[in-house]
Amino acid sequence: MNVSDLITANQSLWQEYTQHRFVRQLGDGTLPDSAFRHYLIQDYLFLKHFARAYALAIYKCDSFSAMQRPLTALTGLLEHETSLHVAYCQEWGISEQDLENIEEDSGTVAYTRLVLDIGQSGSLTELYVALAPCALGYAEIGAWLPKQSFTARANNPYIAWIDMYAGETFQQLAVDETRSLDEMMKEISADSQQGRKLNRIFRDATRMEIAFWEQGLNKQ
Ligand SMILES: Cc1ncc(C[n+]2csc(CCO)c2C)c(N)n1
Repeated sequence: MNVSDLITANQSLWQEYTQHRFVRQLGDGTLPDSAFRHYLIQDYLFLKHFARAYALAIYKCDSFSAMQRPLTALTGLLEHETSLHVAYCQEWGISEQDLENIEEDSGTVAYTRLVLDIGQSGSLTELYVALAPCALGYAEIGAWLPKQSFTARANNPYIAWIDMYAGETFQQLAVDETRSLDEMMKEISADSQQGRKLNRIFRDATRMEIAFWEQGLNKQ
């Protein structure tokens, strides 16, 4: 099986995630300020737990060469994404101090702890599948939004966010992630016990991404 099988098997949920109302409102610029702020603040905590999940992936590797991939993702997250996120939050009037005093919302707890639990109790492949909807979904959103007629560039406060995920660096990251996950899953049949488990994990993580958008919208 491969990444494309996972997406196809969960097509309607996948579309609900990548074409969510939150995403469309980022595109046309009508997303309420309060919804985006709540999303940004919670995403800071999300990134922190994702860094822990990459650290767990390093721990689960049995060779130096396998450790390289989660290590690159972890350093990318610590050295680039987190500082970009802090700088971006500052533009929205959210200070680093504010970020350190956040109360974690239930959707953030559910998603991040689900991933960490799969990582602790499952295989390295299962952990990567739990992490996959994050990068693959955002890459799809980044590629999809600029092509939609409702997406506005002028006077859109969210254009920097869209450009970041539409950019070459991010798109390439998703291509690399797909390639390596395809390689890890190539011997697994989709209708084997292991294949069904991977599908369940991908589906659950995708549901958590939808809940993360909803969590933002519920704060307006
Ligand atoms: C809820 C939520 N889901 C996905 C991302 C996107 N994202 C977070 S880390 C990362 C790349 C891994 O190094 C990506 C694509 C997000 N920011 N928030």
